[in-house]
Amino acid sequence: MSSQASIRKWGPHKLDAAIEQRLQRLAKAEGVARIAVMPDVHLAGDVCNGVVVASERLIYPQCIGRDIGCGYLTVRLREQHIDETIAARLLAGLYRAVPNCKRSVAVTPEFDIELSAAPLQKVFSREGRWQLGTLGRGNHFVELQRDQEEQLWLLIHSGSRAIGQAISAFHLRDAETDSASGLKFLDADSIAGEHLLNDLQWARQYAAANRLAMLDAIERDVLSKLDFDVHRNTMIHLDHNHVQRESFGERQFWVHRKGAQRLLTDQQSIIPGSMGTTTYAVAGRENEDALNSCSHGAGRSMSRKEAAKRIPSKTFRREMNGVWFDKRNSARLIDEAPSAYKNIREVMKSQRDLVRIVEKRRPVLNFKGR
Ligand SMILES: Nc1nc2c(ncn2[C@@H]2O[C@H](COP(=O)(O)O)[C@@H](O)[C@H]2O)c(=O)[nH]1
Ligand SMILES: [Mn+2]
Repeated sequence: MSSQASIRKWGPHKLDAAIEQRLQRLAKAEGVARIAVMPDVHLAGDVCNGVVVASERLIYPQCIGRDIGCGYLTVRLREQHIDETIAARLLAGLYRAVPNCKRSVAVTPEFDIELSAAPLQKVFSREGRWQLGTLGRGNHFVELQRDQEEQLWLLIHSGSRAIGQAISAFHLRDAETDSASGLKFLDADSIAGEHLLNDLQWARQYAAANRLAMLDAIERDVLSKLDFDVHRNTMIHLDHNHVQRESFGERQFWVHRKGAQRLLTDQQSIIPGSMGTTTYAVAGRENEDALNSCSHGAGRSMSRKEAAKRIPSKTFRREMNGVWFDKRNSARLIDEAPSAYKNIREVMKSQRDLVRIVEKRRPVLNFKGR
């Protein structure tokens, strides 16, 4: 018997009909008790991005997204000075240190758990070992930013690459279909559910190791050559696509986050706007109505296809004024233009009861690979 889950929403705008329809469908899914909609919500397949879903015992892989463990790593740098020549050297160095797809050396990380199935281990050997330390495409990025005191920060955004997607697809094949919502689920207390949870945890570890491997390579091959120091004690490292068991008073839920961050009171993280707008350093307010969550960005205001069609290159260039990036990629980056995202100031205003703003950072140099 399914019942209707409660939906709480944070956001500046009236949501469009397609988003509302997906939220209503999700609210009917068996075992889903509560839904919190973040102000960066936008369409992304069967379940929107920017949504937090609490269930009693069923795990819904589509409520996590395919890029399991995708997240942010930010760390403060001490630098000499960035002028045009240094910026060009930084970009050229990033191309060498951070491949998009595969590295020329394979790495086998040591995790405390193993993948549950031979086909996944095969994907790991074939791709995962070669992709550790790679950025991926789309809106994965490496960025240098300046805070309000002109201190420089590095921000890395990436996830679990091909192996994360393989894990998601593999377990969706075994999942049951919920008749009310059409979404796929596995019971956390079944053997298949245990395997899913194991592999999701593995993918989060892989994604975190991936970001750290990029940081190591950037420090070794790019920053140290330019006399930039990395202050590792300032590191904030948090993911936004996951499921985990969390307590709310007497109750315990499986909390799925697809593009949302869990922030407890005063816990720090960041909320980036886009490659041309402000990133906010924030501290959590542990708002239980929002399942202790906040947005993970501004969220798209238009699809990639729409953005590529509607945003003139002149607009993109104007929006990127003052930010170094590889201009040879301009045409390809139109779908990542700042105006393809919601207004981050409005998004921040509408989540004042979820996070406190600590400081603002502006983009200085953006790297989105080729
Ligand atoms: N500072 C930057 N922020 C960016 C960039 N590209 C996207 N974004 C923001 O980050 C989130 C990431 O969303 P996800 O669903 O892919 O995890 C997105 O909503 C934007 O607000 C960038 O190049 N620099
Ligand atoms: Mn992400």
